[in-house]
Amino acid sequence: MSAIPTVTLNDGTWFPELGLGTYNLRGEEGIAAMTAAIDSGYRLLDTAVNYENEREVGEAVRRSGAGRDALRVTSKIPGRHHGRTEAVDSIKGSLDALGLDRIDLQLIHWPNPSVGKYVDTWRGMIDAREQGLVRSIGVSNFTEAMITELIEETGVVPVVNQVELHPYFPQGALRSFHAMHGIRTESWSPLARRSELLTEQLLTELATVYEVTPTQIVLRWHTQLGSTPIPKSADPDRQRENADVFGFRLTDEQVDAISALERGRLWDGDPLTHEEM
Ligand SMILES: NC(=O)C1=CN([C@@H]2O[C@H](COP(=O)(O)OP(=O)(O)OC[C@H]3O[C@@H](n4cnc5c(N)ncnc54)[C@H](OP(=O)(O)O)[C@@H]3O)[C@@H](O)[C@H]2O)C=CC1
Ligand SMILES: O=C(O)C(=O)[C@@H](O)[C@H](O)C(=O)CO
Repeated sequence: MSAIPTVTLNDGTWFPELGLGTYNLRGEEGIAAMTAAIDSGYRLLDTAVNYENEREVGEAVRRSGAGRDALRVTSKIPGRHHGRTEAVDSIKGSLDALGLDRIDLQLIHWPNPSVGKYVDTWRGMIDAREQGLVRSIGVSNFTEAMITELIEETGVVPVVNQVELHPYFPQGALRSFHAMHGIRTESWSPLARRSELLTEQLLTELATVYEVTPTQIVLRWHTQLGSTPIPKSADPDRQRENADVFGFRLTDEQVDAISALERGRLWDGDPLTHEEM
């Protein structure tokens, strides 16, 4: 497997074109899964306070042979920690749990619009960046209007917006908005949580053409859209399969055909109405 390529974010830092989701990877088994991923070439680990596995992520970073500076660790501020000072305290809590002295990319996990504190939370993230607690700051599950509000209120553009994105929900309009502002798109549930997506005829046919798996076709589609997918797998073989997607290239027509599988969100994760604390 060749190395996972990187891109440069709008604050000048590097960011992998593909990473590892860690939702539900916990305990010794979780640490072993994450360490295996790093040892096979993953350089981006995606966690959150609400995954209750920051300790395991930090342990995997320490146990792996990659070295801290070769890795990018993302964490996320939960809804119950929204607010300017609360955000800084939340990040300090994450650093304690991770056992690390900085977080590479900090995100606001969900905007929780009815609470009305995401702009204050963003100000706290800017404070944390100035204090050197985090290197880069971004958001997750933010709409175009919410990001515009952050930029107008603070002048600081998020480096990343991590959103639901897979062939059933390709997020065309939001991706265009990100591109206009130099925001990197990051895809959560990039495999649609292994739903019936992976047996779609188009994907199995393309897999035959390129002599890869349907999963690899989907992940290559993400990277060609200019989004960083973070597939979760606990299994080292599937982790290697998921990261080994840079040795072939889909045509533009094939990318468009996969995007045409669009049918909607996996569950009711609309950030205008879905809120998580
Ligand atoms: N910001 C947000 O609000 C959200 C962020 N996320 C992040 O995104 C990450 C990924 O999303 P997630 O919801 O986990 O879903 P994914 O789309 O990554 O799917 C994960 C599922 O696919 C299976 N799988 C992985 N690789 C393969 C393969 N090659 N062949 C067959 N099955 C495979 C996994 O099983 P197995 O482990 O057995 O391989 C698991 O059941 C999360 O872990 C989390 O970090 C997720 C949801 C919301
Ligand atoms: O995985 C995440 O980051 C989430 O936000 C999850 O809680 C997600 O919302 C979910 O799995 C809900 O079923």
